[in-house]
Amino acid sequence: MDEACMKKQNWDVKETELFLEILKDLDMKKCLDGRKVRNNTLFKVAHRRMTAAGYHRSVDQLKFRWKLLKSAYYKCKRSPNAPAPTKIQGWWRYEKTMVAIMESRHPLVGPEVNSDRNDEVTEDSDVEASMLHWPQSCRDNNTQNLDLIIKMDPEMNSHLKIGFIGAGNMAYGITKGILAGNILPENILVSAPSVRNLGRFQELGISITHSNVEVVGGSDVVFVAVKPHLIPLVLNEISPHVTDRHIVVSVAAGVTLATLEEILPENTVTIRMMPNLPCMVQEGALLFARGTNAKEEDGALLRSLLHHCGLVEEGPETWLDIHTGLSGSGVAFVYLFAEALAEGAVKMGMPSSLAHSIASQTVLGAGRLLRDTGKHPAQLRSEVCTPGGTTIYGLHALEQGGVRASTMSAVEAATERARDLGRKPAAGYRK
Ligand SMILES: NC(=O)C1=CN([C@@H]2O[C@H](COP(=O)(O)OP(=O)(O)OC[C@H]3O[C@@H](n4cnc5c(N)ncnc54)[C@H](O)[C@@H]3O)[C@@H](O)[C@H]2O)C=CC1
Ligand SMILES: O=C(O)[C@@H]1CCC=N1
Repeated sequence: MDEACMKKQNWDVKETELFLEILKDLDMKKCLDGRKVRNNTLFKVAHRRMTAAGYHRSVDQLKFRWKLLKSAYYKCKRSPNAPAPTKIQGWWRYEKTMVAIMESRHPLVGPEVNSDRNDEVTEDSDVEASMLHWPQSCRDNNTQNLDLIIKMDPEMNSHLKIGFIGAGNMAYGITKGILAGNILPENILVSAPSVRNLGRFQELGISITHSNVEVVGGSDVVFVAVKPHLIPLVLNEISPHVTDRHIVVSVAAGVTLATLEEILPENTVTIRMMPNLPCMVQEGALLFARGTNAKEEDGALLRSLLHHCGLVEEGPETWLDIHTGLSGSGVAFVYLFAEALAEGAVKMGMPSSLAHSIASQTVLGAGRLLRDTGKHPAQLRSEVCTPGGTTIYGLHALEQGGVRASTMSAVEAATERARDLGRKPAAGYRK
C-alpha cells in the first residue's frame, strides 16, 4: 500500500484496539525512560505485528497514533468530568486499555518521562516528540538488550514471514535453527530452480516455490543463500520487488555489503552474515554486519530470529571474511581432524565405525568443555598432559607435522579466498 493511501485512511476501532493490545502485550512500561532507538524497536515490532494482522501502518504512523492516545489519556486524567477528547473518536472504548498501559509504568521511569504529560497534540504535531524511552540499564550491552527484547515479546517473531532463496545446505541449516524458535513452518517459503533440494524443506512443512520473486513478495526477512557467483543474478531478479518492508540477508561467502547495496534499491535494509553448518543442530557460530540502512533494531531482530541457531554475534564487515575462514570453513577443518583421529585409531586396530563414533564424541566433548568453561585451549591442553604421559608424546608428533602452522594457514587461505570472492565474485567459483 502506498504512503499517500495509508495517510488518508482513518483508524477504525478494531485497528486501534489491536494496536493498544500489542503495546500492552509488549509491556510498554519497560520502555519509558529516554532512548529513541529502543523506542523505535518497540514500534517496529508493533508495526510488524500489525502488518501480519493485515493493518498497514508505517512506524511513524503508529508513533503518532500513540501520541494522540496518550494525549487523550492525560486530558481525561486531569479533568475526569470534561467532555471526551475529540482527537480520538470513541475514546471511551480505549480508555481502559490506556489506563492499563499507562498506570503500570516501570519503576525505573524517572521524572524525564513524566514530561510527556504536556503532550497536548494536534494532527500536525511533531511525531518524533512522542518517542518513548528505554531503561538506562539496557543501554550498552547487546546481549542484555536482546534478552530484554525477547523477554518483552516472546512472540516477537512469530508472525514474521521468512523467505529463503536457494535451498541448499546452508538454507536448510538456518531453517532448522529458526524452526527451533517460535517460527512456524507455514511462515517460511523457500525457492530453488529445481525440486532436487526442496523435498527436505517440504518434509519440515515448509512451502516451496521455483519463483524467487514469490519468496520476496511473501517475506519480511529474505535470506539469499545461493552460491556467491549467483548473487548478482538473483539480486537483479528480485530487486524490483524489494521494498522497505524487507530485510535482505546474504549468507554468500565473500560477497560484500557494497555489492548488495549496489544492486538492491536505495535504502534497502541489507545484512551480510556468515553462518556455519552446525546451525542444523543449534550449535552454529554466526557473525553478521549491518549495511548502511540496517538499524540496530534490525540486527536485534535478526539475532532474535537466529538465536536458536547457536552463537550469533555482530561485528564490522572486515571480520566477516575472517569468520569465514575460522568458522564457516573451520567446521570442515575440524571434520578433517576428526577423520584423521579416527583413521589413526583404525591404523592401530580399532574397528572403523567405533573409531568414528569415538572421534565425533571426542570433538564434541572437547568443544563443549572449551566453550562451557571459558578456559583458554592451552590451559585445557595442559590439564590433559601428564608429564611423561601419552598426550605429550602425541602432541609432539602433531607439532612435528606442523599442525599449528598448517591450521593457521588454512584459516588464512580461506579468509583470503573469501576476500578474493568479494573482489571478483565470479572468479573461478565452481558450482
Ligand atoms: N555450506 C556451508 O557450510 C556454508 C555456506 N555458506 C554460503 O551459503 C551459500 C549457499 O551455500 P550452500 O548452501 O552450501 O550451497 P548449495 O549448493 O548447497 O545450495 C545452493 C542452492 O541455491 C539454489 N540455486 C541455484 N541457482 C539459483 C537461483 N537462480 N535462484 C534460487 N536458487 C538457486 C540451488 O538449487 C541450491 O538449492 C553460499 O553462498 C555459501 O558461500 C556460508 C556459510 C557456510
Ligand atoms: O566453502 C565455502 O565457500 C562456503 C563458505 C563457508 C563454508 N562454505
